[in-house]
Amino acid sequence: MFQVLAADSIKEQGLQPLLEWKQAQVYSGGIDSGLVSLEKVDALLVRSATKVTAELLDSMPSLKIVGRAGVGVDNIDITAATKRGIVVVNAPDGNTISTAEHTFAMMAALMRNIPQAHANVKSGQWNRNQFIGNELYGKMLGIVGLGRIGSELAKRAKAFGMSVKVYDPFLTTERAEVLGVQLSTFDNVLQEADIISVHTPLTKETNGLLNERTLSKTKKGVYLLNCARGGIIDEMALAHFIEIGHVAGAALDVFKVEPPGDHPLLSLDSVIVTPHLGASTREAQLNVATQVATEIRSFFENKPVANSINLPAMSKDIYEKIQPFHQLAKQMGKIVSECHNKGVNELTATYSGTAAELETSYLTKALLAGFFENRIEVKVNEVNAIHIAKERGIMVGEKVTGNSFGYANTVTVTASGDGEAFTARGTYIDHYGPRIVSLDGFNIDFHPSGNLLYIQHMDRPGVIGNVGRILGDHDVNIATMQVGRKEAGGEAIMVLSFDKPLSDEMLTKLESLQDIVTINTITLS
Ligand SMILES: NC(=O)c1ccc[n+]([C@@H]2O[C@H](COP(=O)([O-])OP(=O)(O)OC[C@H]3O[C@@H](n4cnc5c(N)ncnc54)[C@H](O)[C@@H]3O)[C@@H](O)[C@H]2O)c1
Ligand SMILES: O=C(O)[C@H](O)COP(=O)(O)O
Repeated sequence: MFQVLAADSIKEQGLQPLLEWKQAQVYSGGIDSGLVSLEKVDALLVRSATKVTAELLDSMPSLKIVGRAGVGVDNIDITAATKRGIVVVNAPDGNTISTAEHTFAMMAALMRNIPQAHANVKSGQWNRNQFIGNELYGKMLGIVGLGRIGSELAKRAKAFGMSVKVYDPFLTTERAEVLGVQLSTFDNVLQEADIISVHTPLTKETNGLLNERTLSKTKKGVYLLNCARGGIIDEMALAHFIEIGHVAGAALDVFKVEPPGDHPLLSLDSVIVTPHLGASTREAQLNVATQVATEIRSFFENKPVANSINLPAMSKDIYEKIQPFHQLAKQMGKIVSECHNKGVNELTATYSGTAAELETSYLTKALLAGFFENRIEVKVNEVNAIHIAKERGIMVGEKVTGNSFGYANTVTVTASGDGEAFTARGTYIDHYGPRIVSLDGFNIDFHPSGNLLYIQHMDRPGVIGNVGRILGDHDVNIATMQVGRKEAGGEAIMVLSFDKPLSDEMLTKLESLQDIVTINTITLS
């Protein structure tokens, strides 16, 4: 049973995909609620309030997935999660409309002094002349960052007769044309806009994007909005530009530190604020909670997740095509690791045929996960595989070849180190399954599953018989047996499979047989 902790008051109705699933036990409560031991939690759902730090992740050894019921993942230490092999998913579009509407509402409220006028009337006054506002109609809105929310805001602004200028270095002119907005330089937006609204993520490039220097380029009397992330507009610079009368007012839903406490901006009459409410609608909360709950359930059911931050996203179609090769690659990683039980500093995966047409980087990560499984303590998966390989000084290479060795596809893995190398090749045959067709240069053909024994021996009469006799004497049933050799009388290999693992005693007896070089056990699922 998977233990799921849904923190930050995530809407319970949206958790339905997990609540109705018999394999999940869902607890709704904060990290410190004590409802479930953090050590046992398999999945954690958060909004922006819970800070998912490296320390918190360290206190949750069973954690496999973090779901952010919203867009911004700046409250989650993605690097630490990735290192630990924890998948992070978000709900990127469930709150777009709500946040665009909130931004629009803030813009209208700012231009018409609605919060100030409201407070005035509630305090028993009726100062109509104090609250003369400005129309939105005919004004130019400058949007910085035209992603999901920026685009929705642009549509609404145009419907109100505003003109829209956009700065977004990653937006193509074609996309701007489709959206009916004018793409411009940052300086041009600063110089011409009557109102500027920021809708970028908070990155090292956008942190303080509107600062003393850039604010000085804006029109006198400009209005500013930030319903994206605190810090995109430098708060001290904004306060200064309002105090000197250059900026006419600002609407802020977000702050660098939340809650902002005793902040200079809060004492300015022309600054209107909300407590990070952009996504706080019934609709958005239902959307984002349902999206992440569905993703978490898919993850535990081994189905593709669509919105992972640290795993490649995959459609159902692609997932169905890649799944057999994913399993094959993982098994091959394990086979190579066990057969070549030595130090490795380079791993190369070569794909051909139909395997080469797939997302091979995903297959290589699966291969690494299999390779490391019995080598290191840390749980390795597709999320942290590359990181772990780098950390362990293993160079990972990926190639594509036109040579399929007569098969429709092949996955070939070569592990090398200390002047030695080992190569395994596998294929996936439709309606038949995975096969390993070559090990260390020996042609062979076996199904990679169950309890396997890889025996290197000399090709001498009686070796195979002796192995069979010892196993028979101990009542061990051989399920399958494959042999391969390069030339008569030279080196040879055997791959045997059993219904259950062999005991250490059995292995010692087999190892002591004449002409046996090495024996390695491989356990595959
Ligand atoms: N207030 C809230 O409650 C709330 C709710 C949802 C989202 N958000 C925040 O709103 C912001 C936008 O969300 P979104 O879903 O539209 O994201 P998005 O990824 O769809 O859009 C972001 C846009 O910013 C652009 N961008 C990136 N770097 C830029 C730069 N240096 N200069 C200019 N443009 C740049 C990108 O090209 C992209 O088009 C995010 O910060 C998100 O966390 C806030
Ligand atoms: O990034 C987001 O989705 C918003 O900032 C919403 O945050 P919240 O889920 O804490 O309201």
